[in-house]
Amino acid sequence: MTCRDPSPTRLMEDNHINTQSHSCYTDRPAHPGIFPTRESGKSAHQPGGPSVDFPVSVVLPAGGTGERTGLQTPKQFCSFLGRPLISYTIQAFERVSWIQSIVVVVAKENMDLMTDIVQRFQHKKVRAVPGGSTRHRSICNGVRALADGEEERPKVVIIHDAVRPFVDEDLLYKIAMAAKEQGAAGAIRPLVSTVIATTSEGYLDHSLERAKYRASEMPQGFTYDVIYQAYQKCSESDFEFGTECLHLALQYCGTNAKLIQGPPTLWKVTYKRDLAAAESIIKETLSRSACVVTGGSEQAVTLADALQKAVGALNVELDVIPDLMGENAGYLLKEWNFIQVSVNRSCLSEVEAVLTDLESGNRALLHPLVVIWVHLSSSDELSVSGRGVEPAGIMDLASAAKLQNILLYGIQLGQTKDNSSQMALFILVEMPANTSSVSRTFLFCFNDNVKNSPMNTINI
Ligand SMILES: Nc1ccn([C@@H]2O[C@H](COP(=O)(O)OP(=O)(O)OP(=O)(O)O)[C@@H](O)[C@H]2O)c(=O)n1
Ligand SMILES: O=C(CO)[C@H](O)[C@H](O)COP(=O)(O)O
Repeated sequence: MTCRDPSPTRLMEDNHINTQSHSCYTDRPAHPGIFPTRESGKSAHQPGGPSVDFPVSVVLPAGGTGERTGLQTPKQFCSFLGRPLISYTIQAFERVSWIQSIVVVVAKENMDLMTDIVQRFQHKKVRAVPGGSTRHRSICNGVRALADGEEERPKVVIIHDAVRPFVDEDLLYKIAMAAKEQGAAGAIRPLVSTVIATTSEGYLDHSLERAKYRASEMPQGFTYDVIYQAYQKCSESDFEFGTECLHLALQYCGTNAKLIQGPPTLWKVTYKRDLAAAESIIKETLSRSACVVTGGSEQAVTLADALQKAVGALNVELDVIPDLMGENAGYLLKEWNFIQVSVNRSCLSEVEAVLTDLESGNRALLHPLVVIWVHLSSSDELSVSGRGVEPAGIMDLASAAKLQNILLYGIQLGQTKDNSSQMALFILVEMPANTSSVSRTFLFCFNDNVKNSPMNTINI
């Protein structure tokens, strides 16, 4: 993470949260069970399934100073892997096809910075407007700006704190549909602590029955008319001290919001430690899939099959393709990790071609990409130089790729003479200097005949 302050301590591995899995939607407290929870295993919005046939726009309040982090840089502008937090949040909305536009509300002094972020990270649906002195004032500015935009006035407005970067399409879909139906809808989470009321002298007055209450989170959705009217009618005190848009809809429009339980990853980055948590989730997400390019050779396909079996037990997806030509070129856009398996002597040209494609597509603009070149060499090849292909070539390539934010690693696997089916790891060429900024795990499954060691995990 990059801010004008020392980095927070990295979180322990077991604090990592799986942003894809929704198995935690229904964690405690469940009693007394009056709150709806997510139906297990069912996705409301399957790709190709029901879509949204009314205009939906988004307001992302990002006009705060992030006082509670204790950092100089407002948290929404702190960078992870070279990209500010706000850009991750924007991307989460931008990739949802049925969202027509996004208004980001920022403090006047940060308008230029925001414009620069929109350009640098090629955000397409975004417009920045100036914020207000409180969160409600900022949101209100955003809602009003939606009426002045060039696009169709939205039927539904989704409001989401810019500092909650992990929101998925499934939940957005449910919020949008419920908001259209009901006038307002919001995400909730079970409380982790009991809420108590204190006396003015600092003693316990009473405590609330935790199971009856929920934490109100974001996103929240409203029909445009409801949220617009709520802000038209609310008091100065609401603007100054209020923290809940759903409350304004209820108080000023008589709209009872539909409540929908969301995943734990909806939490708001509030303290410095939350920035560390966000960073580790971002990094973990990058590691969960890879594409193996086999070149079509029998040996490479065998290796890829073994890899695929091995990753089956892990939460990793592995696509195996012969090349990146034609329709397979789409993998260049989809994946962040490539394993290029080569068997012939002039194999560097294959990995060079992958690098050229990735570079020309500006693919490593947002995150570093990892490319692992695996050279399967024969015993003949090894016997000539003793080491197989000269490492200098791959090191030169890796140095050039590093400048483009692509981390290239080289691994050479050779068949030993005493056991023709056994493979051994010979060299690991070039560890790029900024390796520590990305933590990715790749699993290499060597031939099953390798004694006592059918699998080896390489942590990068
Ligand atoms: N005048 C404000 C204050 C807050 N926000 C935004 O509202 C969201 C949630 O608010 P919060 O977590 O309280 O952010 P800050 O106000 O920046 O944090 P702090 O209270 O610690 O200063 C953030 O995206 C924040 O940028 C805003 O748009 N305008
Ligand atoms: O959860 C929320 C609304 O339900 C808001 O994110 C929360 O109220 C913002 O409050 P604060 O600005 O004090 O962090």
